[in-house]
Amino acid sequence: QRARRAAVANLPGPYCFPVLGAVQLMCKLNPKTFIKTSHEQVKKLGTLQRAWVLNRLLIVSCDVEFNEQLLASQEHLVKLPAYMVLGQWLGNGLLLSDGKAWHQRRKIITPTFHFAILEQFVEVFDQQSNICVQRLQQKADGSSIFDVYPFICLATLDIIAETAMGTKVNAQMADQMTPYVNAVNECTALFAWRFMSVYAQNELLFTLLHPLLKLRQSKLIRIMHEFTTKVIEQRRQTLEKKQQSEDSTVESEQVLGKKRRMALLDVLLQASVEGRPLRNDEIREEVDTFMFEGHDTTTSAISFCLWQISRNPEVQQKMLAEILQVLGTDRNRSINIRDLNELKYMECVMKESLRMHPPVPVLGRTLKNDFKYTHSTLGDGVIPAGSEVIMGLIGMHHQEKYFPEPEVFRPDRHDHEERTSSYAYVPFSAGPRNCIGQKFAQLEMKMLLAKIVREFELLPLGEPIEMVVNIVLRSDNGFQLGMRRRNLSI
Ligand code: HEM
Repeated sequence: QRARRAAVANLPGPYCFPVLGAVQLMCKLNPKTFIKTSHEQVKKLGTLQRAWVLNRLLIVSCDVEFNEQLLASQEHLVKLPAYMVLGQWLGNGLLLSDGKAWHQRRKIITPTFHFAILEQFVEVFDQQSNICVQRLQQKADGSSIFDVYPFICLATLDIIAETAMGTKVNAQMADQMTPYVNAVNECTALFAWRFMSVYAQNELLFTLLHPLLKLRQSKLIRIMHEFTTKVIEQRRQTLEKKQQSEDSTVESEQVLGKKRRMALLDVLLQASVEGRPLRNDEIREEVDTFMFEGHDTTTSAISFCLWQISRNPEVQQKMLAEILQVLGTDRNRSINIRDLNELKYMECVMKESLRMHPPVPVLGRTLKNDFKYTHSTLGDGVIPAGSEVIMGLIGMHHQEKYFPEPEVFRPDRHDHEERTSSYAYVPFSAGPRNCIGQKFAQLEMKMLLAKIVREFELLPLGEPIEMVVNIVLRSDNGFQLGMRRRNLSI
């Protein structure tokens, strides 16, 4: 303990009581105060700090130099214990695993996001975005104030289910939530609460203090696991039938329907580790990970972006001009990946929204070995093994040094990116554990934004957003705005 204290003596930090540590700060932190309190701490003590909580050494950093070295490292890839609240659902999937298991899976999964596969997914984005636009019509009277989040949430759920599993869950069309869709939504909300609660992160304390919630959690996880297992089994059988067929083209058309799209699951079914195919439970972990990572994150990203567009009419006008120029006014023409790649101004708008409101606002690593860093002002140092490092992406994105007037929504700043360090802007993280679904997410965002902005004028109605950290960043009072249908013939 003494050696650990000495190692970080060069770093500033809040007052730490003997034995207990920085309890006064911990008591202040909750999902709603997290952003404000962290911001105040940075102002007071700087971008790199240490804090003790009991015998845990926490390093809290929104220091670009420091985070760059840690994120780029091939050695420090183990996640924080807090992530393990998701363990029962996601198992050893890509988000939570480390070591050899993570390396093997990452190698297998990387090709699933290949351009040719993404190109097919864009068809799903297109169809599901049409449904989303249809559902939004009911609100587009020019005066109603509503929260756009639930609409986007169901659209992204439909998209991720169809692309990850090759199965439609029809979340947008159903009058009632299916048990699976309901379980995904309820479980992510439950995990969000546990993630931010110091005691409920611990499985034992959670079980002892909230036995009914624990039972509910187990039931929801069982529903989700049963659903994904069934989909995987069916898909495996279909694939085996296809492989047995002599005339694969004719046969596959009969078995799978005329137009068969590859799902992320298919790539996993055909993959092998050390000469053996992946087992169903291993595949399930990855499919569940996509369902979690690819749903809440994109919902928040799109909702924040729509809210910002509604509050910045000149940005909206510029976006609309580009959309009409690239996509035209024909609602029946499907939008493809090449169209989306041409929406350059929209890219700047998305980037600016992801800068101000990164859906994953903080990341964490547990150091298994000492981490040596160099720093231009703090000098060289070592963070001892066993420390937990919390990297504030949102804190980096709001630094005046890299983003002048950081609280102003200004998409043009991404026109010519001239930042000294590209690590100052990392909404998808960076380095070996960066987001594997980045390209997927960007295309999905573009499709939904393009269709919504082309169809509706977004109006600045309702209350401002109030950022809250629930694993992903959300708004506590929703994403309130208004909509008015555009006259596209003009
Ligand atoms: C705007 C949307 C998204 C954002 C902002 C985002 C952001 C991130 C970030 C910051 C990480 C690093 C997490 C960490 O180190 O703890 C991550 C990891 C990951 N993301 Fe995303 N993500 C998005 C969408 C997606 C989508 C659509 C998918 C899948 C279809 C996906 C799959 C994953 C996976 C599997 C990992 C773990 C990668 C690994 O550890 O090797 N993400 N994401």
